[in-house]
Amino acid sequence: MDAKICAALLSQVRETRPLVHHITNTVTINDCANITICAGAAPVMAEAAEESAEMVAAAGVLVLNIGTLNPAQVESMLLAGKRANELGVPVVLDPVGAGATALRTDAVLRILKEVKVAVLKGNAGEIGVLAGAGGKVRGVDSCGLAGDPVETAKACALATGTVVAMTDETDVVTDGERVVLVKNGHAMMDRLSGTGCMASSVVGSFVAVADDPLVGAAAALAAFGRAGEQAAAGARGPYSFRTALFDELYALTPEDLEEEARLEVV
Ligand SMILES: Nc1ncnc2c1ncn2[C@@H]1O[C@H](COP(=O)(O)OP(=O)(O)OP(=O)(O)O)[C@@H](O)[C@H]1O
Ligand SMILES: Cc1ncsc1CCO
Ligand SMILES: [Mg+2]
Repeated sequence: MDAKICAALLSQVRETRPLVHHITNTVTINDCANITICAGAAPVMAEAAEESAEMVAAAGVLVLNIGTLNPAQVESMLLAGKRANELGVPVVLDPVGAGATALRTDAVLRILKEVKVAVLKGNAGEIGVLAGAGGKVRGVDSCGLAGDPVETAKACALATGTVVAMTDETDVVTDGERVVLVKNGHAMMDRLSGTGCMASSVVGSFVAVADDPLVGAAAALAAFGRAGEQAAAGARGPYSFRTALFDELYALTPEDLEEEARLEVV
C-alpha cells in the first residue's frame, strides 16, 4: 500500500465512473451526491424498500449511512445489503451516532449480523463503541476513545469481520491484521457537518474499483484528506471551506495525490 496505488485508484474511479448507491441521511444527502461526483463516480440515492434491492444490481458499491435512520429505512438497508452480497457488490456502512441511542447501536449490530459489510467507516467514538472498547458518542459527535486508537480499530475489525476505517486527525484503516494510517486532512474538516458522511461516499467510490477494500478505503481517505488540505488554504471559515472541499477533490490529480498522500503502513 503506497501513494502510487492511491493515484492509480483515483484514475480508475474517473475512468470507470462506478455507480454509488446510497441509502443515507437527510442532513447531508446532497453533499454525499456531489462529493461522489467530485471524486469521479456517479451517485444515486434510492431508499424505498420497493426499489433498493433492484437498484443495487446496477451499482458498483452500496453505501449505508444511519444518520437519520428509522425502522423502515433499516429494513430497506437490509434488503439492499443482502442483494448486494448475492451480487458481489461491496457494502460500506457508516454507523453515524452508534452508541448515542439504542436504536442506532442495535441497527448497526443487526446490519453487521445480516449483511457482509466490506468497510465499516466511523469516527473514533463510534468505532470505540462497536469495539466494546469504551468509545463515547454524543449526538453524532465522537467524544473520543478510552484506549489506543490502533488497538481499538483492530479490535473492532476482528469483532465485526470488516475492514474498519476510523476517522480522526490520523485515520486508522485495518482488517485486524494489516494497519494503514492516513495522515492527510485538516482540522477544518471537523468544523463542518457531514465530512464523515462525505468520507463514506468517497470510500465507496474507491472501494467500487479496488480489489482490496482496505486499500480502497485508505486511498479514498488520503484523497479526501488531501482535498481538505488544499481547501483550507484559502478558506475564511467552514462554509467557504465546504465549497473549496468539493472543488479541490474535483481538481485533485493522480500526480498530486501520488506526491502528497501521507500513508504509514504499521
Ligand atoms: N483534526 C483533523 N485533522 C485532519 N483531518 C481530520 C480532522 N478531523 C477530521 N478529519 C477528517 O475529516 C473527515 C471526517 O472525519 P470525522 O472523524 O470528523 O467524521 P465524523 O465526526 O463522523 O463527521 P460528521 O459526523 O460531521 O459527518 C475524515 O476524512 C477525517 O480524516
Ligand atoms: C448532524 C447530523 N445528525 C444526524 S446525521 C447528521 C450529519 C452528520 O453526521
Ligand atoms: Mg467530526
